[in-house]
Amino acid sequence: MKFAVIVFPGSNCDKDAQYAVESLGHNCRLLWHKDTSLPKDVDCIILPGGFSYGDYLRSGAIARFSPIMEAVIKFAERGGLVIGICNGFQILLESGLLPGALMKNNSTKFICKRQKLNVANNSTAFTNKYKRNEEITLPIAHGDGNYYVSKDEYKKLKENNQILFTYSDNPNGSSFDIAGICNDKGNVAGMMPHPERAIEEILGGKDGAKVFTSIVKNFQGRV
Ligand SMILES: NC(=O)CC[C@H](N)C(=O)O
Repeated sequence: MKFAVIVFPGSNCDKDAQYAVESLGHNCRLLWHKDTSLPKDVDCIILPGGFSYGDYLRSGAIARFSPIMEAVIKFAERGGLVIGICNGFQILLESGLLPGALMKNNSTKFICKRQKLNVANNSTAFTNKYKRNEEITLPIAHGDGNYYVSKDEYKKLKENNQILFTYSDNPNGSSFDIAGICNDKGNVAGMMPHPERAIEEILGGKDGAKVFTSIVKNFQGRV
């Protein structure tokens, strides 16, 4: 299976995401945000964490207009697998590929710590290797991680099983404790915690590896 990570000016988890995928035995290219097309043989796109364009205006609001995003949106509309991690999640929301918005943490402080989460849905392309309701720990590192959805939008997310992860003890004020979601078709996901920073014991735990092995399992089931 072939992955690609998009590098924006200010991305800082691009190499971590590439390392995570490669260390699990898969091919992963880095693509520059100014490219206007994707290589034909890419199976999954990762939008990495970081501070694209210095988080100016709003996190992800400028990166959303990077030339490559048009190709990413088309890829997603054709059913291609896309996952946005932290700043990548912010970019997907700004692009309209996922519902809701990410606002400043309710403490107004940047939070960097290990965070307990619950796997709310383990039958998706991104979570199928986890157990249902499994409690996992992943690092979080964000200033704008306070996910907002309206009550009506939440009802839709719930009914369509689009909530992937929830926080055990909500660190940032996110609506309904939501830490990660997918779109209604199930091929685009976004999450604030960093699975790519938790793939080996030496990193403090490997609960994040299953996000990537889930993607591979789902892909192998499709081909
Ligand atoms: N780790 C990250 O991706 C940081 C995300 C984002 N720029 C924020 O601080 O909210």
